[in-house]
Amino acid sequence: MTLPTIKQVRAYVVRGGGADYHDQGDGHWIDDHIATPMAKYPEYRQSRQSFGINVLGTLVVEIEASDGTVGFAVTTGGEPAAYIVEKHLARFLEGRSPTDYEKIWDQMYFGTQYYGRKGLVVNAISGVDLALWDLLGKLRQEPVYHLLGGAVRDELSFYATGARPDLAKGMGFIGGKMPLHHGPAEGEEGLKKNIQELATMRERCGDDFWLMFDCWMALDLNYATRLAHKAKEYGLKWIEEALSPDDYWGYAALKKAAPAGMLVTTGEHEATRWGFRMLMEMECCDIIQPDVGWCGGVTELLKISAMADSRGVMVIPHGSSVYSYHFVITRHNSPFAEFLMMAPKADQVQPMFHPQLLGEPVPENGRLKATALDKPGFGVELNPAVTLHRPYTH
Ligand SMILES: C[C@H](O)[C@H](O)CC(=O)C(=O)O
Ligand SMILES: [Mg+2]
Repeated sequence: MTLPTIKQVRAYVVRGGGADYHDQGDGHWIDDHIATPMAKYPEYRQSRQSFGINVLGTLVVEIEASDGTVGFAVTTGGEPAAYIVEKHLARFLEGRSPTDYEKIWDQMYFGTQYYGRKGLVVNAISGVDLALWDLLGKLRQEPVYHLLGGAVRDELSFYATGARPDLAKGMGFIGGKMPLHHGPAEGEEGLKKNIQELATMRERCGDDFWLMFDCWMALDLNYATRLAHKAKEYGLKWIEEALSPDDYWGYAALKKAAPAGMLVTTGEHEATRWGFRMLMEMECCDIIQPDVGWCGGVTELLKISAMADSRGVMVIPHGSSVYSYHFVITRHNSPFAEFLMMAPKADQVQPMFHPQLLGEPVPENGRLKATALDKPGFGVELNPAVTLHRPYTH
């Protein structure tokens, strides 16, 4: 069957939440004194927005086929990523068949390798790749998860990330991942406060509910090891992204030093098969957490996931909304998914990429049926109420 070819690739920028989920208003739990690598500077300790965590905004990629069908995707990347998509990546798609995603990915990656490889450029590549899969699904009138091999279970189950695991438990989630609030610069007092927060949540949630700490790259090996051992008493299930993503040696040491039974997780700021190969070959962690919109898109995630499967490593994508759901439902080594609680007080379920997508599915009672994904492509539309800005053309 011959599909229409790709006519045009367009890149837009949107502000306010959505795929740049750190771009929230005042008083949101996600910007309330969370430990970061910048917290050693007192002036950047209280708010992540103060050092620019939301500086990029959302990148929207649209790919229009010659029959007028449009696939799209959102990721973090904003204006600089829009430039890369319009001025550099578009050439590898226009006039081609959307079925050629392997060759297109290869050309996008190696065509930008001299200034790319990770970070913003791979976010841009991921956005294009996801828009391509959305287009392919729409042209074939199939959900992306069918194109990835079909569901291996009937439903997804979710843990929640947010400041209120106790409320998440009441909403049916299988666990709650809390932001760590105090880093090494806040000394022993901060460490005690971290453990006290965990103890309080353990008390409220009972023994069987999963509790995890998200450390957002803020710690050093010594602090992370001490935190893990003190948290053992309160049944911490995993310690996430404790160190810099570049410190593969530190992660390998942390995995060895962590208490028996506590998992070490990382990878949300890692990219491509080569980055994840390093994490796995160096035995840095028990779970890898690629963000589908940052790691290279679905085309690359399939390779990362196959590598992880062969090593008995779980793949639990970071955030990623529908891009994660369509992937996780198809993989045996992705037994559950993350749901980021984007309500400002983490007290209700709100679509993860709100307000940018229409039809974005959300868990009910901590679960989502595979059939909820049964729409062409990723099954969502761009919300026409959000203002798109196209800063560059080609
Ligand atoms: C809560 C974390 O600091 C971050 O905002 C989100 C994250 O790392 C995760 O969902 O994982
Ligand atoms: Mg995280």
